[in-house]
Amino acid sequence: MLEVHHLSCQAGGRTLLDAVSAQFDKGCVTGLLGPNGAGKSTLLKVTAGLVPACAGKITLDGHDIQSLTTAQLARQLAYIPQDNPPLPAIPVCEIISLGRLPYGETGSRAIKHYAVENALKATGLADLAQRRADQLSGGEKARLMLARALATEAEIILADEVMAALDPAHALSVMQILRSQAEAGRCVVLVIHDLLMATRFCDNLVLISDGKVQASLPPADLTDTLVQNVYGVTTRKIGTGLVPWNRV
Ligand SMILES: Nc1ncnc2c1ncn2[C@@H]1O[C@H](COP(=O)(O)OP(=O)(O)OP(=O)(O)O)[C@@H](O)[C@H]1O
Repeated sequence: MLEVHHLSCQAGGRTLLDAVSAQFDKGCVTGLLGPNGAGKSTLLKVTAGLVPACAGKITLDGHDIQSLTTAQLARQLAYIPQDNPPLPAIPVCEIISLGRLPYGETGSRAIKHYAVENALKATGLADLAQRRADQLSGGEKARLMLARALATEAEIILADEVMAALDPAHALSVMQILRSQAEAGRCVVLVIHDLLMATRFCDNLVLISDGKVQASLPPADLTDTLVQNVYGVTTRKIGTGLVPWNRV
């Protein structure tokens, strides 16, 4: 289990996270919801060790992750950033094989690793394996970043708005991939703005605004009132999910 305990983060004289505590269970997809600027990406970056916290700690199965070396952490935790970094003019399969670096696997050995082949297939990129990464579309790049994360076989996947650039079919298939990772026992934490996808497919939701956790609950317990308080919008129900309907 991944837990953050009273995490605080400040930058530029502002408080970005204010004593945030949350639990992210293995075997579950947790959706991080909240308005723009709420602190969701900051929480993922601090959890991934990319941005320092000014207070609090992060534990994995009860152990402070600061006790892990960088390589150990990279084998335990895969982070997918919100903004795709500029990609070099090298084949897609080589980018995915970078997911094997934490194990010291490089070159053709890494490219031939079953985890790289599985990641190519799972993300629907097998046909693009030899395509130059810098020539991919936005949605293809997003799937490439997911594939690189899958190639690490990390127990924890932190994904920041991976579905933002995806068409509906690919968004659904990425959600299925993340769900199957959770069903394989992994811990998936997903920043997501799509309320319907979040309420349909996540096991737990953590609502954040103003750098604070406002609620942590299963999607079935998410009420219209709570969504109004956090986003300032009313909702309608579609099946088991909620969709934003009108501004309050
Ligand atoms: N390095 C920084 N220095 C100062 N302020 C920052 C810094 N990084 C982020 N912020 C601010 O912290 C707040 C939280 O940012 P964050 O990226 O975590 O929000 P978010 O919830 O992921 O938003 P979005 O949904 O728009 O992606 C924002 O107001 C942002 O402008």
